[in-house]
Amino acid sequence: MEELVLGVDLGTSAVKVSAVSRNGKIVAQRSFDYPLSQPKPGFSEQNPEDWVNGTTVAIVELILKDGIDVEAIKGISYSGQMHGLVLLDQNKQVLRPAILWNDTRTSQQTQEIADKMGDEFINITRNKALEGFTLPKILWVKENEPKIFAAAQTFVTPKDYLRYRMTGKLAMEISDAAGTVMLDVAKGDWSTEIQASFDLPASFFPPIIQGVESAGYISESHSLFSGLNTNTQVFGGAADNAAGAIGSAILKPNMVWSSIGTSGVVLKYEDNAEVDYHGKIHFFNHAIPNKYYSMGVTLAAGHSLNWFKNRFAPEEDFNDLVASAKKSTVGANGLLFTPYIVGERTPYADGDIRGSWLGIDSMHQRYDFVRSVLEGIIFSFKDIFEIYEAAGTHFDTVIASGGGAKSALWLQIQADIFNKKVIVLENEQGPGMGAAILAAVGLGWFESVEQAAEQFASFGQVYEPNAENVAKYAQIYPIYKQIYQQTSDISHQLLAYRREN
Ligand SMILES: Nc1ncnc2c1ncn2[C@@H]1O[C@H](COP(=O)(O)OP(=O)(O)O)[C@@H](O)[C@H]1O
Ligand SMILES: O=C(CO)[C@@H](O)[C@H](O)COP(=O)(O)O
Repeated sequence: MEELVLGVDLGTSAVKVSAVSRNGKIVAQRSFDYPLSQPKPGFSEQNPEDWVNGTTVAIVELILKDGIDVEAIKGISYSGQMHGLVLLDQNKQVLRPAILWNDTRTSQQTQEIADKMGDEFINITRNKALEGFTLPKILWVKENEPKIFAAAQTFVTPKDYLRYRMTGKLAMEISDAAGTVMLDVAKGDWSTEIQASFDLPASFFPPIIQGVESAGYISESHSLFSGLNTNTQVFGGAADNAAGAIGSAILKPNMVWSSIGTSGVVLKYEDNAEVDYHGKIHFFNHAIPNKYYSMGVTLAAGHSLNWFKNRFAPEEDFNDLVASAKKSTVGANGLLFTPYIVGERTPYADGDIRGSWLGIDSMHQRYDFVRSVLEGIIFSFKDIFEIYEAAGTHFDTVIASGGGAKSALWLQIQADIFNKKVIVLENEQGPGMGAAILAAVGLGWFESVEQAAEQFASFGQVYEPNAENVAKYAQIYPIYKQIYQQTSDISHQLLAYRREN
């Protein structure tokens, strides 16, 4: 019997569970979708019970439909959508729907945090308090739903809630704890200054565990539902971007990860906590013990393309639509798109900015619009590269990941806009593979996360920059860069109008 681990990737639109062998081969995979609720502009919520049910169904299918032997499953670990707030009462019952990472209702609370703590906040948490992070969400509930807040005894992030329901043991894994912006990142523990500033008792904060640390075993009750054995060991896991970087073997500071999922991420591995980006990009504890990572986030990356398709080409095949951009030119015949359709994080920490097209000409075809969307997303990644370059970092290798890495055209656009070689993974699995690696290391199958990642990840095709295209993008990108400064005021006025009417 071949021994296996399960990597549970708890995403925003679905949970994907992968059964992975000791040599890093995916033996079987099942996923289950769940809904997102957007009851008001800027609100984004999910029912934590959907995560538990979806994961259980996926595991049951692995066992019943794929014939995975429960005896073979030695360990389980997780990758989770970050920053979401799950509030629990004294009996660890969920008090309200989870408020997710892409919920932007908390602009007022982010300002309150900045006013109260100023630079001290950034020095401790190494991040600005942005709308998507967890502390502003806690303050929003405190101010807007005081009865619910009064009943709240503790909180967790999404995958930590799922792990609690599978083990009966409550804990917060460190890379997700960092994303709450209540952690003293350099110390790797909850910040007592933040607890005091926002009047949150120490008892509100769950114990912190490491990504490869044992979090217990499958509980009797979960075993009854899923069929898993109670001797299956469960490990901490990681925030999805930390897990994705591990699954893509981003383990050296000269490598950079470019991931196009619903959101877009440009991520760098950091050996220590000495570097200071002054909150311009996120800086978090890694799921690799005593390591860190930094990243910039484009809130609507794949989401911008999906939005375009759903609104303007609902009947068309996704691949055909993306491929149609080849009919356009480098620079989309002078059409520029900014992907701020749900607000932005990096480099503009601005929940109220919205997207735009500039240069629309009656000659433009739909394929020019498609190309402008693909390019605008990568220009926004280039903005993040510029922050790294300003801090003195120069990368030679870009590892491309996420659903966007399925498109050869989009990969070439990345190589040409970044002017760097872009490499894809042979078996692109991103976060789920990272989760499986953490379980494999926790079980002692490997000495370190680094060793396991090198064994599990293998690199595939390389996209080299094309000099002619690089020169053209070098002309267009400086024009793109002016759009935010020159039009943000108009964009804010339009959003204010929408809110009032
Ligand atoms: N064939 C494709 N070509 C280009 N982009 C794609 C393709 N398939 C999916 N995508 C993009 O990938 C995104 C989903 O990526 P994924 O990594 O699965 O995201 P998430 O984990 O956030 O759900 C979609 O938003 C879509 O825009
Ligand atoms: O908010 C962040 C990172 O800070 C997001 O990356 C979420 O962690 C989930 O993103 P998807 O994987 O669903 O795109």
